[in-house]
Amino acid sequence: MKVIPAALKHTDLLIGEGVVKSEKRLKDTSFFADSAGVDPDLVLYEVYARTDQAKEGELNWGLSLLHPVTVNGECCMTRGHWHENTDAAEYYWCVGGTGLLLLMDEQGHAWAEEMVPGSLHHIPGVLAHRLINTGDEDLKVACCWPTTAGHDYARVEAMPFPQRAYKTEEGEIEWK
Ligand SMILES: O=P(O)(O)OC[C@H]1O[C@](O)(CO)[C@@H](O)[C@@H]1O
Repeated sequence: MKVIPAALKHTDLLIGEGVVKSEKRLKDTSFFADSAGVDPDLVLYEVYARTDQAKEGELNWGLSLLHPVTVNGECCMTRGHWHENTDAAEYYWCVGGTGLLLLMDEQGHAWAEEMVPGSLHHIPGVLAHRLINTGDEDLKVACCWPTTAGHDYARVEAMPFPQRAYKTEEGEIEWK
């Protein structure tokens, strides 16, 4: 029997064959309500992903890591998107930290699922999705989605998520 090491590994991060890291700083975003006076170089989140298996039927795997920072009170969150292919679902698996998975249907109705270490979230292709870190440590979410899904950001810009999560000085979450 030939035994070989696994090509990918979750350590604190995701490492291994084909993994590419991308980083989102405040200056790369336009989806926070008010970023005035906040350091434009503030790192909001990082994505470590293997997305090089282009063949139909293949899967991407990633780790999104959102820092416990706020932007004038607004919780750190991903840009959020629909899939271009609305038949393509996705799984999110919270591996660390606490937060919310904000979901929105095609009519603009939104709700959130609690994310805690171990929680597993199935996202049907017809729902827009955004991660929000509501905790005091990094929110780490492993993600698996079809290579044919694509990201549709324009659709979220045309119909934004209707509510935003803010953290009060007492650490409470308020929706506005
Ligand atoms: O692209 P967004 O909406 O900022 O989300 C961050 C990442 O999370 C994923 O859903 C999984 O890593 C990617 O598709 C996406 O790049």
